Amino acid sequence: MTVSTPARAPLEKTPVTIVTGFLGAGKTTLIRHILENAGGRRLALIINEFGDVGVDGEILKSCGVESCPEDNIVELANGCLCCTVADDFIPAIEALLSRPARPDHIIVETSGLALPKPLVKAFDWPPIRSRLTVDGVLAVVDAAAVADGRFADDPERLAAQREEDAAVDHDNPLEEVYEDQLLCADLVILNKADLVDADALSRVAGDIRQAIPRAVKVVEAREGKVDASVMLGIQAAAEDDLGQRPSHHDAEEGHDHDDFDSFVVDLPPVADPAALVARLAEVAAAHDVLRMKGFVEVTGKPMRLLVQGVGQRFRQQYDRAWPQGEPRRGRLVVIGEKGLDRAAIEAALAA
Ligand SMILES: Nc1nc2c(ncn2[C@@H]2O[C@H](COP(=O)(O)OP(=O)(O)OP(=O)(O)O)[C@@H](O)[C@H]2O)c(=O)[nH]1
Repeated sequence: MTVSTPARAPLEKTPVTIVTGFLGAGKTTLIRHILENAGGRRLALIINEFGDVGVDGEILKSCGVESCPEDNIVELANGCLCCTVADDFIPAIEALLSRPARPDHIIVETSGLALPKPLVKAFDWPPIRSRLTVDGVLAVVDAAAVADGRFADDPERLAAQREEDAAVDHDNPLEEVYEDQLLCADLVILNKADLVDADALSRVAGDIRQAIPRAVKVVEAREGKVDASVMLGIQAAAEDDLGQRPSHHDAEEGHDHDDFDSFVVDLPPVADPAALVARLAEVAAAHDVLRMKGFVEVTGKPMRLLVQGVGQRFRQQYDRAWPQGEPRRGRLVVIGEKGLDRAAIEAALAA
């Protein structure tokens, strides 16, 4: 798959693609696909991740593709991009623009809990809009999670909560983040099509189209494999039509991530990775964990094991040798809704 690179005049604005999508939807997988099919474009990446283990940056740096050398990958681990736009994001993008070899296209991976709109707004600031434009906002959706009702209110759970407290607040924080991401999108990538049947897929696609008040294309994908020429070069100039991109947080100055908890668990070396993953899946089910990811040391193996969990669905692979001179340290980021029982999860994983 090749994409032709249009010649660019020196003063032309640099296009930026914002990749949004809930925790574990497949953003990093999709960006990796773009890097491998960049069609001669010189790319730069800004990656913002929740939790400080830096898994996404490691995965993308290990691609080693010519289109995006490691130096062009900037990781912003501090908090959520939507809340640190001025402090972190603007300086990072300024630094990329001042490189001797200016990137042809910049891709921003937001964290799975970030709202994209505050980020798009930053591109409307005069010093930024004169040099950059938001080529498009791509929203990656986990088709299986939506089909399972992950983002809809669970009526039974709500009724049980109401029985305990009649005044219970029924806002669903997952639904809010998911909807905000869809409402800001120029293109929706309905990923993980392999995990659902055709009926469920078309139902989810229909619901997404209904949820967005503009005509937005929805494309199905497996492993983020969408033609790069569909994802890059949309020319949406999203900063010019913020009014068309409603958000649950339009009335607020900022927003916080109090609805979610995240922490890092240290893991001792394991002898049996399959048993570990089975235990992780049990813990994820018992505590309704949204996302787990990190690196694990397997006894006797020179390579580290990359473990990724989205809900109770896990994947693991040896990704590369532990960096020389650094301690081998098994660490997993655990993310869930507020109230996650850290002590119980740590105890279960230490058992
Ligand atoms: N079955 C299936 N799994 C997928 C697909 N795309 C990605 N995955 C897996 O889903 C998990 C999460 O993928 P990522 O690309 O890391 O998702 P992400 O959106 O970057 O995750 P966060 O940055 O943590 O929010 C990984 O284990 C991927 O291998 C797909 O199309 N089908």
